[in-house]
Amino acid sequence: MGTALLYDEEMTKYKLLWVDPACKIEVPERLIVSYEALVRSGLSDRCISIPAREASDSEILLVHSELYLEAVKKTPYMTLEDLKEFTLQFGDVYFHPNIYHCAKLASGSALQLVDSVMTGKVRNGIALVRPPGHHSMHGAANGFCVFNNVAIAARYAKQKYGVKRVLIVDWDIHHGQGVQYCFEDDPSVLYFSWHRYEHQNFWPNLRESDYDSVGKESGAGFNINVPWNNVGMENSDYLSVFCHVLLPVAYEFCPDLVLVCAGFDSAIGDPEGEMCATPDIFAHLTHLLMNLAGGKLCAVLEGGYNLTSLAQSVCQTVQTLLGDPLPQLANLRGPCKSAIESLQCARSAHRRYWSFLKHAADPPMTDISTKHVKSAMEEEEKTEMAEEERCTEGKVWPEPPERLCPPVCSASVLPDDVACPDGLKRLSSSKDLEPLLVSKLKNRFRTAAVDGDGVTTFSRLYTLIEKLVVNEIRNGLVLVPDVAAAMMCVVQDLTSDLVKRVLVVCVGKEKELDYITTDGKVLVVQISSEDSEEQRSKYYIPVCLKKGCSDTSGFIQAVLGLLLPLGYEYNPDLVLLVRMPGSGVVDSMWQQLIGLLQGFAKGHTLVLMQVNEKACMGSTASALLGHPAPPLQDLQTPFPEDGDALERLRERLQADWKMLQTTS
Ligand SMILES: CC(O)(O)NCCCCNCCCN
Ligand SMILES: [Zn+2]
Repeated sequence: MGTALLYDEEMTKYKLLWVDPACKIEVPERLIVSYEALVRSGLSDRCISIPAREASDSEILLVHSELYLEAVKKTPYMTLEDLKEFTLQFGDVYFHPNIYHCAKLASGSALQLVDSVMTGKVRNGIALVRPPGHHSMHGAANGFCVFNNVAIAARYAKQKYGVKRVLIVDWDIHHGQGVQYCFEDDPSVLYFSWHRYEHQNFWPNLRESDYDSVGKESGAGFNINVPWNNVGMENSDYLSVFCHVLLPVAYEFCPDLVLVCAGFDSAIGDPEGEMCATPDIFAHLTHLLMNLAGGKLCAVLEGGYNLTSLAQSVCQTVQTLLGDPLPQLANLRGPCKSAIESLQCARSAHRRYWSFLKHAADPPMTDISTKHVKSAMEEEEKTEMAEEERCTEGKVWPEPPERLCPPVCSASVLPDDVACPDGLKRLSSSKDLEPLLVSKLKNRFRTAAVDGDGVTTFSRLYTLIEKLVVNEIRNGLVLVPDVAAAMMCVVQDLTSDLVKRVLVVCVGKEKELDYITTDGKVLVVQISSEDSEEQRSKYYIPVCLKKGCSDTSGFIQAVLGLLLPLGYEYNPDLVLLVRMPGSGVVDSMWQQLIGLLQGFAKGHTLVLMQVNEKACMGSTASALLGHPAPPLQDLQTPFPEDGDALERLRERLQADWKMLQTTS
């Protein structure tokens, strides 16, 4: 299934007609450069173009009052003076004779997108719209927004398709207070927003934008605010919040639909955000949401005022929606102190509502909420981040790297008598192994594992790896007689200098994992039921699940809160996913793991499985081909020991691995 793209140039046909410094950044060019970048890059041709439409009155009334709608209806007939007058009653927004029409098209586009996804016409999609929506409220326009496009879409999805749970992720750099007000008492809509806050000193300066606004009444726990109290936040800060706050809750919430308030003013260069995250971060933020709700994801444009980073960020988002390989994110050095404080506050505020956050630490000593007056230390810290360090318009950043699709997506190396799963390309060619390597293989394993066809298997395995690292093939599945032996070979014989780092993810109880480099060329994360003895090195991290890999709750927690942050920091060139026989990992979890691991190494994942486990080749192939993983249904409360052990493991490792930090 494809990716929908909604765009109508009519929505470029309104603009600010008078002088207002607060509104001058919201210009038609925002939409034009975004769409043109998609056209120029060839991405628009790969999308399924869906026409915009006007939202009807009843659809707009899902969120807004009749009084407000009737008032806005009058604006097309207003004189310039009337428009100015009318605008004065709202904050940081402007009206125009054509903005009502455009606002209906913006909301209608979001609804068209929901229809396309919910009817299965497409898997996911993006609506390039203006005016944006997330600040507008029941009876008021605000922050360049007239109708709350995403809030209307959420209500529409529930009403028309009986969607039970909607996740709204708002990565715009402003707090979508309009969305928060809409759903704060509604447990069927989980609203997550991060936003520049600076202890309530940043627009819209609301006390209720802080982390302690967790929702009300039955909606308590279903509103998550992560305030950024400093500017200059980077990729590490964003990924940490996804791994340690949003994703655990999102997986536990198990939404039927994901809506994204896709504002790109959180990207580097934006005059509003003054952040430093690069456009390719949105490739990963999108990817990390794409295995929720069976891949049903609707992104709706909100803000984004630097025309360069906006266009790049939109392209990064669309390319991921289309399933292209992800760019590697280099040198993630962990969240900054301020981000850790915000992270810790949000986690502790929600630990009573979400079992996946149950073991979150207490809030930091330095209470960062607005009550807290800026201390001399903070003032000093702010001057530390001198003007020039801050990310302003003048900031430059590298073009996002090209994300080339390999000619072959998924290859397989299988015994001749095993049928190749649909969609996979069987690799039969293999270069002859040097005799030296053959003899090494033979005398390393006296077992039959490396008899005649065993050598063939290994030579094909090495061939496959070579094709992965030169991006001829994206990922692969290999069936071997003995996975432990095969893993040793791959890890030890990886001579290719194209592979500087290999992330080995071992699922299931270990046999002998005696081969662990300490030079950092290999990072092994082992998830099993074995009560691991003391962790052997920075590069061998055993995660113990009391009830073993069949405990999906514990497993997904370990993946989100440990494996993902580690993987991002380690930044491997190859991922080796080893399924030990008898691991008991649940199929949907296995597919989720493969899906999430695609975020590393440009998707170069090599799955090693034992021949006698060929029954799960189909689901492995499906995940390797990029099909969304099935949702993890009715997750049990994680085993307390496991949750607690994971927290302690993170605390122990965070000295070596900065991305594991969740406490200041
Ligand atoms: C959709 C959105 O979230 O990007 N709207 C942002 C509104 C910002 C209002 N304040 C502007 C002050 C100018 N420096
Ligand atoms: Zn914004």
